[in-house]
Amino acid sequence: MTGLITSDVPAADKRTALRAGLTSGTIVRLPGAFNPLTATLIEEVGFEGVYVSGAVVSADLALPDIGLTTLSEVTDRSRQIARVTSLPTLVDADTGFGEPMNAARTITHLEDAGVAGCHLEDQVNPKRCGHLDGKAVVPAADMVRRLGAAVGARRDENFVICARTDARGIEGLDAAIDRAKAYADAGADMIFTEALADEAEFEAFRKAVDVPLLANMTEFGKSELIPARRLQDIGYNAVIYPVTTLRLAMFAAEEGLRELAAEGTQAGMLDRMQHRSRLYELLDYEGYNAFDTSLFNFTLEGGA
Ligand SMILES: C[C@](O)(C(=O)O)[C@H](CC(=O)O)C(=O)O
Ligand SMILES: [Mg+2]
Repeated sequence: MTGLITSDVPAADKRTALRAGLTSGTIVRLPGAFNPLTATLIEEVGFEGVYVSGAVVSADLALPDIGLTTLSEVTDRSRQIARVTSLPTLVDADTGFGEPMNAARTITHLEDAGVAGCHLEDQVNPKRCGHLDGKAVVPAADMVRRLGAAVGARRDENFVICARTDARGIEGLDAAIDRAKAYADAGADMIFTEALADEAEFEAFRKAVDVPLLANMTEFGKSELIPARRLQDIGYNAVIYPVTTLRLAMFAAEEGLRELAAEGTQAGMLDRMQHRSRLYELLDYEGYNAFDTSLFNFTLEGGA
């Protein structure tokens, strides 16, 4: 029954795979999964990783992304998602949920949840969406302490700790680059360059910093939407599409609900729905049937 219920790939192997991807020269693409089922789809379509977005975990609970969610909520969702996929899962750990010691605890919880890595950002608590105005960052030295605590708490050296700087929109590009260098020196394995404006800024970052870099291609934000191939050519190592699947699903759900309310039937929209058979394929119904057969269809050898 391997591969049913959960992936049979151990967390340690997923972490190794993520690390290998980050130095492979091929960009690691991580769409956000708004639920575990979406993670199975992300894997089947052929992406290299799954992202758990703080904005999506919040929105899923009908909350704005302003630091209301707790470590327990994020960890539980991350565990549910990570266990169903053989791909590495990268988690948005916001500011680490408090002081440096909280950031340390965050790492241990996420390691135990079987995820491959997470990012911590240099915003103040309570944090804001990185693509909105009005956010603030802590002094670089505070973030270095936050990171130091996180790195020191890691028990699997392959667990990826990514440092996100939100400084571009507040202190400018040069300050963001300086922070990135300090965060790399503090032990960050990768830098998340939040809310850069255009290709030129991504290029400038790549030239200045020599650790793996992650791009955030979120829609309707401050960054130009740059294709994965172009980001790879610039030298970026990973890209997240954090809210894409939720936006697609919610758009379709709203359209369908309005039509259902207006028409009194969903008969006219069946061709815009995932078919029952496709859902069953994703859930591997057949595999579960086979499991039942092997359990109940045995013979008693040599029995009377
Ligand atoms: C990446 C992000 O932190 C997230 O929570 O997914 C968000 C994405 C978004 O709000 O579009 C962010 O960029 O702050
Ligand atoms: Mg976030």
